[in-house]
Amino acid sequence: MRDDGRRTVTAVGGLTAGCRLGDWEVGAPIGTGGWATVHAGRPAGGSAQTSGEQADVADVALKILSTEGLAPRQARAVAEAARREVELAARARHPRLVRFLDSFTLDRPGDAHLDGAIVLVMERAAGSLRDRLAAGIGPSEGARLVTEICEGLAHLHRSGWVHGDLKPDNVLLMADGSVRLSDFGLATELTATQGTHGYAPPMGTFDYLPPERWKAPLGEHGVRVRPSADIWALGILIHQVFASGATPFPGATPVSRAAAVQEYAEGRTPLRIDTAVPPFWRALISDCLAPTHAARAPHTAENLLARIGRRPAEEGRPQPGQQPGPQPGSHPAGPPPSRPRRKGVRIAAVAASVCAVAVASWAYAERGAGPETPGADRIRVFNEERGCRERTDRVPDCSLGLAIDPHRNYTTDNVVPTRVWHGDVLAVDCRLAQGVPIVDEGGTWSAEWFRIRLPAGSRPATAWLPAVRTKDHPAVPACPRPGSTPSR
Ligand SMILES: Nc1ncnc2c1ncn2[C@@H]1O[C@H](COP(=O)(O)OP(=O)(O)OP(=O)(O)O)[C@@H](O)[C@H]1O
Repeated sequence: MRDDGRRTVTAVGGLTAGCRLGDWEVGAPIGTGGWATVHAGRPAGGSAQTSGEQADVADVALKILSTEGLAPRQARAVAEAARREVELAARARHPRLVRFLDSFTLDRPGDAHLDGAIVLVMERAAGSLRDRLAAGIGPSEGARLVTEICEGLAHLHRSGWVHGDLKPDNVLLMADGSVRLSDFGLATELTATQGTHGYAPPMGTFDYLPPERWKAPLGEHGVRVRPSADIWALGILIHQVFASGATPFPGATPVSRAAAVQEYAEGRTPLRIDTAVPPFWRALISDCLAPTHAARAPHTAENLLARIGRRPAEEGRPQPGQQPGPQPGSHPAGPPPSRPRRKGVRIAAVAASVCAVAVASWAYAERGAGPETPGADRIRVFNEERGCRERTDRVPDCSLGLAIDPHRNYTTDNVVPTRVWHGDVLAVDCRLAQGVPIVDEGGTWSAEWFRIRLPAGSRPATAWLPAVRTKDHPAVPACPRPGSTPSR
């Protein structure tokens, strides 16, 4: 037995079709996620050799979570995610949740990829909601899918769990079209004492995180998570179902869409629901996307399910002769809704802070204003987002913030009004080795910051560029700790 308590088995053969993992024969690969690869599988030697849970399932999916090349902390996070999946599956069984059949840890010295890998065995789906979105889903089919998603979510919440990563990739569709919620690696159990919230690792998928999550403090047990976070994700997902995959928040990248979420949550922009979404669903989406936890809390999965059950029979179907056009809650003059990338990105909370910086759009920094500053070296801004690197029009979505204080969280309330863009050359006068650590959108991590001299007349006169926002290494002196000497 391994110390995670799962059964240890010896894999037979390499991980190719036909090889054996525990009681299961490996089939063709199905897909790869951020943590795992998933293969088709079936009971080794036919279902007659399996028993109990496994006996009636001929087609399974084998989700293999390898810990190869991971730092011990990351490996522990993977093991913890697997433990959560198994625990939730065992305790909150329901026809709308994917059914788990087996789990075990591989013991395979000599095969770095498989040794220590965790294998989760579950019923196999035919695909996911993500696969269906682009082609467009009709109103009645959309209503059925949303109903079944709500059924699964209502059951999870009743059982005291928050899913934590609800998105189209994690809504599996069986061969008969029925829904199974899956991927419980970020699921959180509500605390026994209060039952209102739980604590989760600071991870999630940008496009589905509620506004409050970006500023949630990271405590010893993780970030606080409440069922209303799933309701926000549900609102995005319902919008996608009825708008061919588009989310209501504009932006070319997950980071810029997250910035649009903040703009909306802070009351600077309205919610823009695609005109293709039928009226009943528009109202439901607005409630799910209420900007605060408090405003969202009354809209529980249970209540939403009841509302869906009571909707008028024809609701949501375009009336004959109806022209597409502005409807309540829609703002056609605004930027088009955006279609997220196929695969979501999981980024730690500190990156969320980076993202939040892009929210405000202020005065443009003068390109090249810095180098003329006497006594300063030069540093060029680098934006990890390729889409922004290719643009030269200095759109607000591609702007980056300079921090006021590199020892405070890198969020909108801690950036100067001057924005910078990829390629800007700034005047730098010193380097701080240890500020708040920042992770950029590509996963690069650094606690280093550079002090930037802003153009003459700026207030404050200096600000801080995180080292992850440049590829330069200027030979500048070490900065005094901010506050110890005047910096402006
Ligand atoms: N039971 C299943 N049946 C069929 N396909 C599945 C099943 N479970 C997962 N998949 C598919 O396998 C792929 C990867 O799975 P999954 O998203 O669960 O991995 P992950 O690493 O946890 O992903 P993420 O990065 O979203 O957390 C996805 O395309 C998903 O649709």
